[in-house]
Amino acid sequence: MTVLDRLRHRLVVSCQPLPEQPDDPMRDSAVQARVAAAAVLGGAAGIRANGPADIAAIRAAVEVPLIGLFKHGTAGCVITPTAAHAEQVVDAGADIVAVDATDRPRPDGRTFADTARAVHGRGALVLADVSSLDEGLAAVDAGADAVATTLSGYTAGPVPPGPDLDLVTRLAARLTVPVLAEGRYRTAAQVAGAFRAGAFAVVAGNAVTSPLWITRHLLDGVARAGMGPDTVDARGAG
Ligand SMILES: CC(=O)N[C@H](C=O)[C@@H](O)[C@H](O)[C@H](O)COP(=O)(O)O
Repeated sequence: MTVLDRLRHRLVVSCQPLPEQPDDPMRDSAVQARVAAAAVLGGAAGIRANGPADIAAIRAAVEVPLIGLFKHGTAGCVITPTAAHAEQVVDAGADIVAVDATDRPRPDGRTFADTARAVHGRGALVLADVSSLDEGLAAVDAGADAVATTLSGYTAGPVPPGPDLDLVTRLAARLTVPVLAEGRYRTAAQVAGAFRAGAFAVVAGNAVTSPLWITRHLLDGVARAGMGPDTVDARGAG
């Protein structure tokens, strides 16, 4: 069975500390390796991880297919923006390299196709992270082995609360390569919805792997329900 076949109709768990939280205590490769091992025990068929150190630690801890990326910078084309970043991801042990395939400029002025060639040259596969149908179609022409909806909602304007199931549907209708649903999958209903929309696999991140994000999300929901600490105090409850 190929690496991609092993992900068919399965859940991939993205093990990454929160990028906007430099002091996230989960920012530790040994911790991420444990989180990945727990996710695999829970049924994840693959792991997605950022940076050579985390990728190497996770590679040593689990045997499932590993999607690696290398985030560089904080704005624009961040996910594995150059061939040099991609080569480090493969060398750290990733089977598949996730690469930004939006049309935003890359720090070295080269193209997605250049990175795809470098990844294939090292014997790994390329997952194109896109935000639109057109980017997905262009990425496949440029050599992508699979396409993920990872960047939908992150290239302009406010980030929407839920996943982009419509983009999954449109990509799956047009592409013959696997389409991975990724980005803000938080519930079983959303994951099931992505499979129904034609997803080959679904990637879930913070809702599984980040106690910091899960705690904030839970408390935001309590506040939205009008029962945050201030409201409860004002009611004189408890
Ligand atoms: C936009 C971007 O840079 N996404 C990144 C891609 O690798 C990660 O920061 C996310 O954790 C991952 O996509 C899954 O995240 P969630 O399931 O929590 O949305």
